[in-house]
Amino acid sequence: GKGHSHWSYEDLKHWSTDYSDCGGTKQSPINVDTTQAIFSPDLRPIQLSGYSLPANMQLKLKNNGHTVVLDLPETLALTGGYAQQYRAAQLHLHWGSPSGPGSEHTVNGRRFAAEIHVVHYNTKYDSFSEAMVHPDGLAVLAAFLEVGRGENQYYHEILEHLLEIQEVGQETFVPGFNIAGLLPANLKSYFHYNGSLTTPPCYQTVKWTIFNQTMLLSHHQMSMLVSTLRSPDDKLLQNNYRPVQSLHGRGVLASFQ
Ligand SMILES: NS(=O)(=O)c1c(F)c(F)c(SCCc2ccc(C(=O)O)cc2)c(F)c1NC1CCCCCCC1
Ligand SMILES: [Zn+2]
Repeated sequence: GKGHSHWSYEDLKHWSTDYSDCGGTKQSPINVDTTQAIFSPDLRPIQLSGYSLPANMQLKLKNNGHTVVLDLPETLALTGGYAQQYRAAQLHLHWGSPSGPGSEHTVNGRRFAAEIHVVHYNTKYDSFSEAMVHPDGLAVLAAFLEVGRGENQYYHEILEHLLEIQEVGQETFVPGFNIAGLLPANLKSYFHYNGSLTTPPCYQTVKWTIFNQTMLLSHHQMSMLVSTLRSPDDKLLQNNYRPVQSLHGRGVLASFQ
C-alpha cells in the first residue's frame, strides 16, 4: 500500500487497499445482538489493579487528529476476566456530533452517544508493538457514554483539558486520578468477542470487552467532547467511529443473562 498513507473516516473503502487486515473477517466494531449473545457463566468479573494514580503523576493527553488519547503507565493491569495478564497502554474516545451519536459498537442497532476504549497489551510480549501483531496480543475495555443529569467528576479530569489541545498534534498533561472511575462500577456484566483495532492497521488481535452498564456525563460535558477538538483538515473532529463490521460467523459471549 501507500505505507503511512493518511486515512480518514470519510474514505473507509480505501482502508483495506492500504491495510489488508481492514478487509478481514474478524473486524471491529460490531453490532451486539443481545438475543444472539451466548450466556457464558465462566466469564469472570474484570479486575483492574493499579488504576488509581496519584495526583503528582502527569499523564500525557494528546489530540492525534483522530481522537483524544490519554497515555497510561504500564502499572495499570487487567488481572481478572482474561486468561492472561494485560497491561494498559492508552485510553481514547469515539464520539458523534451535536446532531447524532458516535459510539463504535452498537447494541441491538442502537448507537450510543460516545464510547471509551482502554487499550491493553498481553504482558507475555515485550512491548505493545510486538503484542499487537499476535491474536492474543491486545485487550480493549469498552464502555458507552450517555447524557445523564449530573457532571461526571472522572470524565471532568480529561474534558477540562480539551481546550488546551484543540489543534492536531497538541498535547498537555493531566494529573493522575482514579482511571477506574472512567469505567462502570459493574465490571461483572459484559459482552466479549474476538475482533480488531477499529483503525488502520486493523490488526485482528483484540479481545474486546464491552460493559453492559453505561457511563453518564452531563449535557455540557458531552457537548465539550463533540465540539472542541479539530481534525487534520481543521474542521471539528466529529463522528470518529468506524461503521459496524460483519461478524462472519463469530459468536458474542455475555457474562450475564
Ligand atoms: N479503537 S482503536 O483502539 O483501534 C484506536 C482507534 F480507533 C483510533 F482511531 C486511534 S487514533 C488513530 C491511530 C493513531 C494515529 C496517530 C497516533 C499518534 O500520532 O500518536 C497514534 C494512533 C487509536 F489510537 C486507537 N487505538 C490504538 C490503535 C492504533 C495503533 C496502536 C496504538 C494503540 C491503540
Ligand atoms: Zn477506539
